[in-house]
Amino acid sequence: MATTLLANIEQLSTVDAAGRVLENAAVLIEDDKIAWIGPAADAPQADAITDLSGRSVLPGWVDSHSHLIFGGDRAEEFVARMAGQSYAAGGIAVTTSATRSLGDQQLADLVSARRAQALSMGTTWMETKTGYGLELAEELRHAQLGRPMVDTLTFLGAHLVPSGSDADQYTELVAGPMLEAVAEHIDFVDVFCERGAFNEEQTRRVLYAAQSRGIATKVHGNQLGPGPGVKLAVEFGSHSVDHVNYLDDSDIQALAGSWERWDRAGRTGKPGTVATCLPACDLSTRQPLAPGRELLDAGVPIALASNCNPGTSYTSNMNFCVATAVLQMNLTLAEAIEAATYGGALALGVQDEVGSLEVGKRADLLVLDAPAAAHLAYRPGMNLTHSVYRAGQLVF
Ligand SMILES: N=CN[C@@H](CCC(=O)O)C(=O)O
Ligand SMILES: [Zn+2]
Repeated sequence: MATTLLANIEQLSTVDAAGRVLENAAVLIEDDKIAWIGPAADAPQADAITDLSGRSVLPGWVDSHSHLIFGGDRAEEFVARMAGQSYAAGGIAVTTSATRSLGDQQLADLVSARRAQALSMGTTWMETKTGYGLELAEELRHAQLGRPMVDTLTFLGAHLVPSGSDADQYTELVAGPMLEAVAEHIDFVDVFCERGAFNEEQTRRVLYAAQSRGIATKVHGNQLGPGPGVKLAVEFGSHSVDHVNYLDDSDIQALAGSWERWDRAGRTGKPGTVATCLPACDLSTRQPLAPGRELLDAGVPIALASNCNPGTSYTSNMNFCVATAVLQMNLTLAEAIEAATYGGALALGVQDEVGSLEVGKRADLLVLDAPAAAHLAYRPGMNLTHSVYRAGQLVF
């Protein structure tokens, strides 16, 4: 058993149930886990000591929503959007063609580089999705290739109906043979429930197929307009509904109701459906920012995620998402950090493993080159990553 003491921490954001922020703290890492947290003056002996020289420390980011398995880019579409065109789901097909043309090694190299880049910015747990394959063999290729590269893998065969296909027939393919083929590789099934993608009945069909196999679910919902996505996610007990830009009171109430029996501090009850906000995507698509403030005020846990993808959000920078949530969504710094760590972990069902700095959890830490976490929003866009630990290892 090897122990390392991270010493001389000016500010430590634990993101524990009490939201404790410690000043002049230290953390003891034993192998891949956190073994002790407390005042620097009480720190135990360790095999090695790393002096963090008055920097601040927080849990590594848990990015619960990304689409890293793609080829090409859509810069032209982005430029047209900035000139006034609106985003439509159909752009996904452009990426599907560019991705199909890549060999396995080329595609794997791209995904691996994207994962490494996110890690270098503090993302120690990352989810990604298939969804640019849209035919059985290609979705399976993406699932097999993505599996070892990320911590959580989601099957999004229901991302877009391929041109020339009948929507109901394609939905049957996704819910049947495609899901059968990818099932052993995935943790979640997701559906893009939106006008131009999958309607309520088709979404229900895919969620039901996942549920019947005991596979957890997510929904892309209420991104481009009001719709049934949020309520379907709650009805099916999905871990999260993501985007959530267009919500009415009944959507927020449905989400809040799903958390009634959850008590984090008391360690009782079952989590409900997390509302995942994707501020980088909202800016890039010029959608209204998701109502994170209203959701929190209604008692709905939220996650912040990058949604890194070539169409709507070509960034995996979680510092940027946190800064935007503070500056433009009216979250406090502590709320934004919690949403980008513990909130993401809840959205992925891994909250007992990662997402906060507590004894026994995986030692995933982000060390900021700043004395306080407030610098994330106070100095937006600055490179504040000093170092990153994942499972107790210094990885950046
Ligand atoms: N909204 C659906 N899927 C992605 C965008 C995919 C694309 O346009 O390539 C998203 O989460 O924003
Ligand atoms: Zn997405």
